[in-house]
Amino acid sequence: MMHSIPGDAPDLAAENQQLRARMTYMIEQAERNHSIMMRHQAFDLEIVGAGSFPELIGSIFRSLPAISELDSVTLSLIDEDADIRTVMEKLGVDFAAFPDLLFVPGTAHLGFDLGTRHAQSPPPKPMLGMFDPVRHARQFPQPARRLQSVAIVPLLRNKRIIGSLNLGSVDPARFTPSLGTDFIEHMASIIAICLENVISNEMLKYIGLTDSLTGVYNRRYIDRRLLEEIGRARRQNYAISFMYIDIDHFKRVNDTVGHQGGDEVLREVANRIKAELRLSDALARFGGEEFVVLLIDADLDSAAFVAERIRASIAASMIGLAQGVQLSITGSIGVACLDEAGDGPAEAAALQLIAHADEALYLAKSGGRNRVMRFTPS
Ligand SMILES: Nc1nc2c(ncn2[C@@H]2O[C@H](COP(=O)(O)OP(=O)(O)OP(=O)(O)O)[C@@H](O)[C@H]2O)c(=O)[nH]1
Repeated sequence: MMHSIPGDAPDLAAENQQLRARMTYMIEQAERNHSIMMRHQAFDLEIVGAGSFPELIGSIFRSLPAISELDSVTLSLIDEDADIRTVMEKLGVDFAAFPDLLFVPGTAHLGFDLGTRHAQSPPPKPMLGMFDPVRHARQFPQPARRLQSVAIVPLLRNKRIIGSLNLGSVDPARFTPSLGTDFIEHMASIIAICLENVISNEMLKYIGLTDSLTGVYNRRYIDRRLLEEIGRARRQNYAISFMYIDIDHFKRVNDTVGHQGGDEVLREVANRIKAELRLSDALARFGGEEFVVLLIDADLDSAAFVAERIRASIAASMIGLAQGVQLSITGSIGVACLDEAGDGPAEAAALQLIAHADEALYLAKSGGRNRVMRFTPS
């Protein structure tokens, strides 16, 4: 039998309804948090799996604003001597595609209040608060319209600051100084690990493709690039040319000024060659005193013209060495052009192009050195 207590029933019903509403709200919140967590987990997996610097940066700028409902996301990276930027550019990263990637020369440019820091100082904490167009101009050079609150989160690797992740929202209550920062610190720590990882991988890639003495590319790079360029030249129907440059009587140089002096000559010759080339051309040292140049969209005539400029520049003025000696240097150059639109394997075409330039170089040497010779099929 049911006992009804008149008067209490409406209270109970109201309480019940209140509890139900609260429950629904909590379930909704839990579902929302779960979905945020899942999106962040997917984001973590995406950035951990990024295979290159542009892939990682692209993922951060594409996915983070969406999953975290942010209106501005930028990244400041410390790049003291512009090494990161230079290497990435050499590896073909197009920075124009990442206007929100900012390079700064040092920690002081990140905007954290670092005071007098020493090795034991705790790492700086994220700075949360109202957006100030003047104070935050460096972090948000192109802020979203009506940006209201921001979080400047340090990117730390082993307590070392490598940059900052800069988050902005049009919601003034999104980032307030009283807000807990565990979540964004966690996110920043994963981003920092991924960044350090791809940057060192790209640096290794770069070191593996360059010649440590002169800083120009090495044979591995040219072998790889030549195959790519032969494919492209055939598809787009333009000519590519190849140049073999060999310093004359280099053995004598080493014998007179020593190996170190010889190394200085190699560096200077590399610089002189580089100065005559276009950005799209690739210069490499093939070992010893031999350099090669791959010229894109250049027929035999234009390649021979550039070769003549290089020859003249090497011979033009004496090279001054650290030991105070001045040396007169000349070089011999062989030039060849890729046979028009062949369709055999690119590997065979590459080997043939190199061999033809080498043959032309031999003619230049046997013809008296300090000259340019072209390969012409006999
Ligand atoms: N300093 C220096 N010398 C090198 C390096 N690699 C190779 N060599 C030297 O380059 C010289 C190459 O000499 P050769 O190939 O005989 O030719 P060359 O004396 O230049 O004479 P031609 O090419 O016939 O004009 C050798 O003495 C090598 O020891 C290097 O990395 N640094």
